[in-house]
Amino acid sequence: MSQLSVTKVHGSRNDILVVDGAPDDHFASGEVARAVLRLCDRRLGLGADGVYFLAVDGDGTARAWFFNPDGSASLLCGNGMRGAGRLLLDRYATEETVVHTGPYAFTVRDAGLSKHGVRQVAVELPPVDFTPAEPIVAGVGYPFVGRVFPAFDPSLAVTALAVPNSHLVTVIDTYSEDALVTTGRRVAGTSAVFPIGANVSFVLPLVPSADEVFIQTYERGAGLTPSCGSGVAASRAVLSRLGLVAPHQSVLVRNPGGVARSRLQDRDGRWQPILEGNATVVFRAELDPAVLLGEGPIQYVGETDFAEITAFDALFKENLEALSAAGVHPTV
Ligand SMILES: N[C@@H](CCC[C@H](N)C(=O)O)C(=O)O
Repeated sequence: MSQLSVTKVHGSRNDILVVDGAPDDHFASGEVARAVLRLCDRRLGLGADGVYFLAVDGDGTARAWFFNPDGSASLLCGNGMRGAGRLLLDRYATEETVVHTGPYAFTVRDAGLSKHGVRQVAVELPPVDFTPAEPIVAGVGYPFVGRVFPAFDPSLAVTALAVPNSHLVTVIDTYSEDALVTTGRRVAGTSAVFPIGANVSFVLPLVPSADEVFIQTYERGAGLTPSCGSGVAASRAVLSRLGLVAPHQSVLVRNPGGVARSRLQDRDGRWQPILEGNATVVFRAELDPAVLLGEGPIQYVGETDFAEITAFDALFKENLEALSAAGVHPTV
């Protein structure tokens, strides 16, 4: 086995480890989940909310495989795609690249620097799907939009959609982190009703026009994270599906971990979300993949990018102040 090159990136403080190469370049198929668990371990490992394996192709595009910190696979991590895409843009010194996962293509574009000097990228997702082939809620008809569904919560209207990973989105008028955690755990623990699991997002409009919102997601396979990029895209689509915001309108999204923007563009009559936000490099490390299959602490040689971390701090603080002024006090 060759050394593992890992770059820790974050999108709105959703920490993702991007590993050079395909999973089977480094691990036997039965070993991948164990390696991911160990990499994401915040005490013994490198610490993250997920792992993207990224294999570059000769033509400047790449293939990617995402794993949650519990070792389960998903079709997308929106924030991780920001980071992985940014690494590709840098590697090829280009302004646009395409990353494939299974049958899906994600176009990543350079979006310059924020006023804080934080690197931004925009990810174009596949069109959203309100009638997913794999049911997110079992035994119901699709589209499943704005429905009060007791197995989810007896008092909240919920919408199911794939972007292409599975999401359940609720627009609320008062935010309660406890209620989100309870609902997220209920979904995770009720596989007879939610057979493939789902990321659960609560969306709180911060202005009457709903083009500035707070979103918090209880992620499948990860729990509460500072931000979920695919949750942002899914929530953005739900805001338009419920008629609250016009599709082309850019919505400012405040997550506990930072800010992003999202809008919907038309693709053959379907909505294609654009997710734009920071893609920050935290550190680069090299390690022996064999240590990931053992028990002890993980040794690695690494280099931290303090300039990028510091630039993001200013943006982060400004966002927390805005949330606090709006009466939202997230704990992650
Ligand atoms: N953090 C992510 C979502 C990661 C995958 C998700 N938990 C799932 O299982 O679908 C994001 O930024 O989208």
